[in-house]
Amino acid sequence: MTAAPLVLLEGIAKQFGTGETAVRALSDVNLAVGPGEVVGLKGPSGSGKSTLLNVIACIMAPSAGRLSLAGEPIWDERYLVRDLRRLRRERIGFIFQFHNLLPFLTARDNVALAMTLAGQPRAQARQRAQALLEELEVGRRADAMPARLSGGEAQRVAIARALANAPPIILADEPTAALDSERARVAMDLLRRVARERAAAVLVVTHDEKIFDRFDRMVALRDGRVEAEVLRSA
Ligand SMILES: Nc1ncnc2c1ncn2[C@@H]1O[C@H](COP(=O)(O)OP(=O)(O)OP(=O)(O)O)[C@@H](O)[C@H]1O
Repeated sequence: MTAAPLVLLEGIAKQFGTGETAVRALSDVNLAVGPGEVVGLKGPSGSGKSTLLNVIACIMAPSAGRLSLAGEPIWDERYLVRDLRRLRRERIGFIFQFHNLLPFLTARDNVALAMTLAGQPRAQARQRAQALLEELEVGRRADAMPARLSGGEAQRVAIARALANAPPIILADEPTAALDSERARVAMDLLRRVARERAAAVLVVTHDEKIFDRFDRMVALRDGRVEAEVLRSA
């Protein structure tokens, strides 16, 4: 990787609890993800994948190590950034396993809400939400409520929402779990395109072997440690 990493973890550890019942969920994790890179994170249940994603998303504080996002030091024994909510809103797009769209808002308003929460005027947010939905080829479903969307459509709307504030870092937790293999590949290709076009860093937790060939690199976790990294040609 030549460009400066957007996600940089150095010696990251995370421990839950203390004493005899302590669980070391992450130990000495070093990881760098650069602009345009799509990295997969795999490992057995309990190996620390979700914990790692939560640490990067600044949802969970590490116990040790250093974390930088988009070149800015974020954690070094303590958070170095005052407004973590703002940091999450501006730097990180999070895509959940089952899309987590708000059921009482249309597809368009689900996407627009992320922008109005970040301070954009409502009319402008709705306009941009529509444009994003078009870009993800689900624009004609903009007025639909989430319950009326197919699994693939809902996941596209969730991707649009994650992109709403043009974050440099996109994190996804099992984003293809609810999709059949064809739709899973389409969703991954979309994330690859987004990473390339926006020079974003994309990190995806997945068990889904059908999409392993869609990553530039797979990182394997075991017992909270990076067990192996497999390099692929992009
Ligand atoms: N809030 C918590 N309190 C205590 N232990 C926790 C907590 N969250 C996770 N753990 C423990 O940390 C370890 C790593 O969990 P984590 O959820 O990160 O694994 P995972 O690889 O995402 O698993 P899965 O594939 O099942 O989702 C496990 O031993 C888990 O039991």
